[in-house]
Amino acid sequence: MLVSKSEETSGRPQTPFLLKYGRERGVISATGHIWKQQRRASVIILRSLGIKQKSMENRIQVEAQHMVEFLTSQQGRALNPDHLIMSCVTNVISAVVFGHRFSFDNQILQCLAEATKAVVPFLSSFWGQLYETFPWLISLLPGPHQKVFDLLEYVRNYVKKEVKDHQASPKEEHQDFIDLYISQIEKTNIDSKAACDEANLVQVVMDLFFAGSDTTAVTLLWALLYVVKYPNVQEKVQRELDDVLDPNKTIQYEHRMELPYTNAVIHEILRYSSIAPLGLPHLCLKDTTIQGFHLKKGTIVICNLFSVLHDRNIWEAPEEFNPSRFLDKDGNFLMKETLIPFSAGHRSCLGEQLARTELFIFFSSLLQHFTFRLPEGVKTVNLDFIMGTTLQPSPYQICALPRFILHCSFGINTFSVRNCCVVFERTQSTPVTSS
Ligand code: HEM
Repeated sequence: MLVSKSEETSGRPQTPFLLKYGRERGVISATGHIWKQQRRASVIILRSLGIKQKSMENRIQVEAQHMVEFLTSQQGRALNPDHLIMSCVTNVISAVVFGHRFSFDNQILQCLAEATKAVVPFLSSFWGQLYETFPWLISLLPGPHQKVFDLLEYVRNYVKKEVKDHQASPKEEHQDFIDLYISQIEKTNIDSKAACDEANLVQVVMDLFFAGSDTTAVTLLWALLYVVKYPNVQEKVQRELDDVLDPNKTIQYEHRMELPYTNAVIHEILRYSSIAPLGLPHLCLKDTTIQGFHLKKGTIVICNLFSVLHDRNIWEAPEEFNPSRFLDKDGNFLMKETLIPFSAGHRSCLGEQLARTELFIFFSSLLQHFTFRLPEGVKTVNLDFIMGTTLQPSPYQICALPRFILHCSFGINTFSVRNCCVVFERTQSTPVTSS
């Protein structure tokens, strides 16, 4: 349906909250002509940012470096990685759209991350549902929804300020999303129906924050839990990274071609976690028929992506975490078109490429530098999810052990980081007696 009836079901229902959030502009919540224009403009801009000096990839590499530095400074102490990961992925979007990142303790970064953490789950929360049913009444009442609305306005005002700053000091070389969109507005003929204007720019930037940070952060949070739950997977990824990558060189997205097992693990994480189980609601723009059922124009369609990603007819033992399903018999990576965590068709995820690059670079950088373990005294990995717009893991603590510390703890202190890992692996089967 997502593909064969893509055009007919490409609308979005204009619910009270989506109207309040999107004001019929931007990409996520818009419908019809505006959505088409904004989606097209955004795709072109993101593509050009990706191609131009691989600038999006560079932004992710810089952020991965900050993440590694922060974790190294923690020296293996137990921590909840939620805050760090959310800050890093929010910074990637900031760098792509504003052209700069924030330091981890910056107040604006904290507010942007807090807003996403509040707005995304609000859609499926009790107060969110109350607001969808009685918008006028609920907007007058006190309650947690007021905080969500305040954060939404905070983000809108901050984005407006960034747009004004960009307009006030135009750069020779367009470097970020806002620069490129502004140049698009300038090219737009006022009489044409192209809807590139300031109001849409503000909304599209908000869409990239709200759709792009929580989703990627939650996937990475699951990734860390899975490698702790399945230490053999963690070791195998580390061995592959050690064999293929030069530890002194920055990890690039291109490296995935030489890292089939790591790539397979990331794809299994996307399948197994199914973080956006129901995607976003679609709306029928005209009468149509799906599998013999007649749907009238205006019908809301919700696609169960989780059921596709866990379908027994598609995946062998879908309840098992098994990266090998993405490898052929010779160990080469095998893409499966039924893997649709980003949905499919005209409304599929706009940030898929950015998300894939982030997941690969962050995940590989983390496992190259650290071994993840449960804190002392914690015996089990809790894989229960919190139901919501995205499926979140329950808050957890984890230890990121710098791989050279593992080495030192075995009493050998003259090897490089890479060699340390080899020593550590040996000690798991045979005790080390000499270096
Ligand atoms: C692991 C990470 C991500 C996952 C699993 C994911 C998944 C999804 C899903 C399932 C949808 C709904 C598609 C539909 O309506 O059928 C969606 C929409 C969207 N995503 Fe993502 N996403 C991710 C990351 C990102 C990133 C990094 C960005 C941008 C920076 C982004 C931007 C968007 C936008 C703008 C939409 C709305 C598209 C439209 O309405 O036309 N996403 N995403």
